[in-house]
Amino acid sequence: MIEVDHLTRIFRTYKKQPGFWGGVKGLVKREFEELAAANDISFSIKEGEFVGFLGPNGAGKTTTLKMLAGLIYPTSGSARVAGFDPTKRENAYRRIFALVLGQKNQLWWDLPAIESFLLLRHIYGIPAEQYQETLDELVDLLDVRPKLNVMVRELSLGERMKMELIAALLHRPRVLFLDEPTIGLDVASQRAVRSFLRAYNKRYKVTILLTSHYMADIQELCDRVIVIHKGNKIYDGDLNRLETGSAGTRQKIITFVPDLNSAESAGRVAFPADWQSAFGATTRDEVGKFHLRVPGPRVAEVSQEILNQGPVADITIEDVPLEDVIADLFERH
Ligand SMILES: Nc1ncnc2c1ncn2[C@@H]1O[C@H](COP(=O)(O)OP(=O)(O)OP(=O)(O)O)[C@@H](O)[C@H]1O
Repeated sequence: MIEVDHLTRIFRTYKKQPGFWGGVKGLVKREFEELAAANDISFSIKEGEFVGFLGPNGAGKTTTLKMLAGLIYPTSGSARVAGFDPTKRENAYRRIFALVLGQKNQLWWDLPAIESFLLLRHIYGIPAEQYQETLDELVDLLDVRPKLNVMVRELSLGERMKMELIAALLHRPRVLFLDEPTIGLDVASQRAVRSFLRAYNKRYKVTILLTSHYMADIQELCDRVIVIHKGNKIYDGDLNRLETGSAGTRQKIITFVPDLNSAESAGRVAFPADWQSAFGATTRDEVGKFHLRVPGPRVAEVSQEILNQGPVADITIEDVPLEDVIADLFERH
């Protein structure tokens, strides 16, 4: 459904020197800086896949999505979405995809959302019956019926985002580019948007490329992730494989708090320094908790060893957060 072939976008920006004289100098001699926001990116996505598109701020995610939506042109390389070349901006292509930018509005601020929906109905030429059926379904799935006639500027961020999603889906696109659709939403709204997207993807086999800085979005929705860093693709594959690494075992974090007040530990002069010598890679945070990263199969043995070292007030075992797995990946690149 999506074929991206060596897609590159170079931005050339004028480097203005500071101050008034800097501005005057710029009139005579301009210095430019070139930045490859997307550099030789290739991937392909099958129909119905729900793929996470990850990268730190400025990695080039939005630039890539904008190229796929035909909003900006690539410097080199090409893309095809459902057989269309996005740079041609054909109407037939506009009818089959939608781009949702969590940070931008497509709805009119001073109108109720329903008015914007009606306008979109005319823009896309959606037959009245199909429009009503789609609208009813989306409104019920997102639970926003009582808010349809409220001015968009009076909606909460979560309600507005739900309306933006409805606006994007009214014409039943086959491909959906979502750029941080849950940004700034509270936990309950994030969950609502996530479960909506999951159900929608399953029901209609819509192909979705999603960027989000919330790893919960990615973990709940995407089996596959593409990671980019400074414009370059650095990972493309199963989320699971990313989390387990090449060793194939998920790392765990054991967090424990030595019980300094217990009678048993009272006589230990080096306590808690001997904890550190026993587990070299342990880090200790500001509240005195020790954190230890170990491969999954060694968790039982290491936990036992911790308990053997001395009394423990608390101990927990968790997966390494996806944020940390990805931060490690960026560090390696
Ligand atoms: N129109 C533009 N002109 C010049 N530079 C640009 C332009 N648009 C984006 N950039 C630069 O390209 C790089 C990639 O930006 P992009 O918005 O694609 O990043 P992103 O991965 O979406 O980041 P974020 O997670 O912060 O949204 C950034 O360094 C940005 O400053």
